[in-house]
Amino acid sequence: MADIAFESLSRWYGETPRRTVLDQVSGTIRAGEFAVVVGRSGSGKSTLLNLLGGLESPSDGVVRIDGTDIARLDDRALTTLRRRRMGFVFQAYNLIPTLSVADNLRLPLSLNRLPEDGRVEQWLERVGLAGRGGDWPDRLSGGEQQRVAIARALIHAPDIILADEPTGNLDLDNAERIVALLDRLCRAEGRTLVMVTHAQEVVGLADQLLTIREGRLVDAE
Ligand SMILES: Nc1ncnc2c1ncn2[C@@H]1O[C@H](COP(=O)(O)OP(=O)(O)OP(=O)(O)O)[C@@H](O)[C@H]1O
Repeated sequence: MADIAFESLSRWYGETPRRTVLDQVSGTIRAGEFAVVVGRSGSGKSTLLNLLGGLESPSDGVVRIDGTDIARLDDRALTTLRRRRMGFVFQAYNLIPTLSVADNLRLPLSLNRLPEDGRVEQWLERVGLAGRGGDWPDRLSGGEQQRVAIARALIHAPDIILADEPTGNLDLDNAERIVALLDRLCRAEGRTLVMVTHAQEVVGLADQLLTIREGRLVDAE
């Protein structure tokens, strides 16, 4: 279970002129909550997700996980926090091309010294890819790769799931399967879920809607 709080979070690039892509954004996402981030392309959604996950450092402001300012953690503690307690689904999937699908899924388990206990097959089945563990990532369709990436993000049972358009490449059936899976993990198991999405039907499931416009959080219309 994990709470995420962010206070006056800003991210900018360059010096003169400075380009601000996230501008003093604040909020709280409670343990077990399902938050959806929406906004136009380029509005700063992925940047917010990267900051919440400690993948990027804020130019200003604070991210707290269970009350701890993650900027105060040393590299090792931050890596451990991310590896054990967070699961990321990236827009670009980031599967390792030299590892089979099953070995991609084994990676978070071995990094966290967790036993396999049939989890690889179980997760392949959960994302609709039973029996495909021996395949290579580059032989999979975009939607299949996306589902492997989702299984890899969830297999080590993280408290916090940060997902950047996890259904962007899926047909309706598979998108529904993945959203139902994420929703269940959040509701039944108390995982905190932050999802960037354009899918209107997912927005309806959210406990909290974070609408970003040109780097600022705005009230939903
Ligand atoms: N390393 C960087 N250097 C300069 N600008 C950057 C960098 N990374 C992101 N940006 C800019 O920050 C802005 C916000 O990007 P971000 O990826 O957060 O948008 P987004 O809302 O997730 O967009 P999309 O829906 O298209 O994925 C964009 O204009 C982008 O060009």
